[in-house]
Amino acid sequence: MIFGRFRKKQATVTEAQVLDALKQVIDPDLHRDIVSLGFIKNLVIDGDTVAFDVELTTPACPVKEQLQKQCEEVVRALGVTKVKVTMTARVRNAPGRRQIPGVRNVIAVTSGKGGVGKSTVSINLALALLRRGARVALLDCDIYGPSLPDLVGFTRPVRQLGDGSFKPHQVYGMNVMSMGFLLDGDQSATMRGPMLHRFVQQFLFNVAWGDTDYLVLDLPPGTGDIQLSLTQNTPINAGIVVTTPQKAALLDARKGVEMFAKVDVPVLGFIENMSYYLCGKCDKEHHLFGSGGGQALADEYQLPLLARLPLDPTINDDAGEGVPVILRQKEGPYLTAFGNLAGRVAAELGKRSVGWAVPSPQAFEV
Ligand SMILES: Nc1ncnc2c1ncn2[C@@H]1O[C@H](COP(=O)(O)OP(=O)(O)OP(=O)(O)O)[C@@H](O)[C@H]1O
Repeated sequence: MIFGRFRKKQATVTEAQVLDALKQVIDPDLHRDIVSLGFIKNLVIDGDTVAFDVELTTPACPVKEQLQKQCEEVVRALGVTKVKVTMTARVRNAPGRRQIPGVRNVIAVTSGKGGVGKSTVSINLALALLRRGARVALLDCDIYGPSLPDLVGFTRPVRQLGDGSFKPHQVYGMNVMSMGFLLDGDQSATMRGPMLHRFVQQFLFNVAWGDTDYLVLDLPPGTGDIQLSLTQNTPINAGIVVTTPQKAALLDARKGVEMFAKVDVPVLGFIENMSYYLCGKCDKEHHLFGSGGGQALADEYQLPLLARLPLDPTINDDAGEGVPVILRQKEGPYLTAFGNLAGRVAAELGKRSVGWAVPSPQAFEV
């Protein structure tokens, strides 16, 4: 009698019926159904309750809620009253070059031209991915003018652990590392190309990054030998090129794409920063530096224009020093643009990762 209480209730549907119904749910990025993509895990049918996990390729999936709702609907249509869908994610490792322990995806941000907002984009993109539920880290690779210390508001040196690796700083929930946390100004000024290369390599492979879905690399400005050797020897699986609408920036952005092409780094797309100013009075976009350049560039290379980011005069507010702009704002075009950008980047990487191996937990021990 007692055992009877623990017995599973009579199932109202079969596993095959549930999976068949779920085949109607198509991932809009991958254009395939979520069953054949292998996303359905831990399916349990108990009486009138059906529970399962949907394991996506990224926790930052922009259509997570939409997919969850569709899963619930198609299973309910079978006459099931209680449907429990748990959305999970396992980011897969990009195959190829030597992996950084613990890191599944490396996104490199370049600009060609200096001062176009590459570092601002890098940190806000990293934070936007974090907000969408991913584990994120950020490395400022600029040895001559590291900007991360200013962006986070401190220069405290990082600690070295017993095994010689560096322990990154934890800021706003993500691991961050910069040459500025290690070198004083004089040291960096005397560093030459090969030395710099060794340094960056050490940072990448000798940092206790921990379990990281996305490592964002803020590359040094320019597309010379230093940048080339850095990208060549680093396991980057997506490059992003930041530009502004000015002609000179657009020309240099081309060099950014060509640099990535030389070292076989797939380019995810362009970001046009300082694209327009959204006037609070007339609610119209004003194109202070010209318009359409980013889109024309994207068309030329047949790559997506991932985002057009507005000019935001509050970015350099003294009051906000050390606090990246998307953490300071509750709403606004900049925040929305970064939310969308993070979703797009995660979706693109997720799309490419179908078929990549899901890493074993041991792969993340650092
Ligand atoms: N969308 C924006 N609106 C207003 N100011 C911006 C915007 N993006 C960046 N800035 C400002 O422009 C300046 C340059 O930005 P940032 O340091 O991010 O550029 P960078 O390309 O990384 O520069 P560097 O060549 O020094 O590495 C900074 O003062 C930054 O606050």
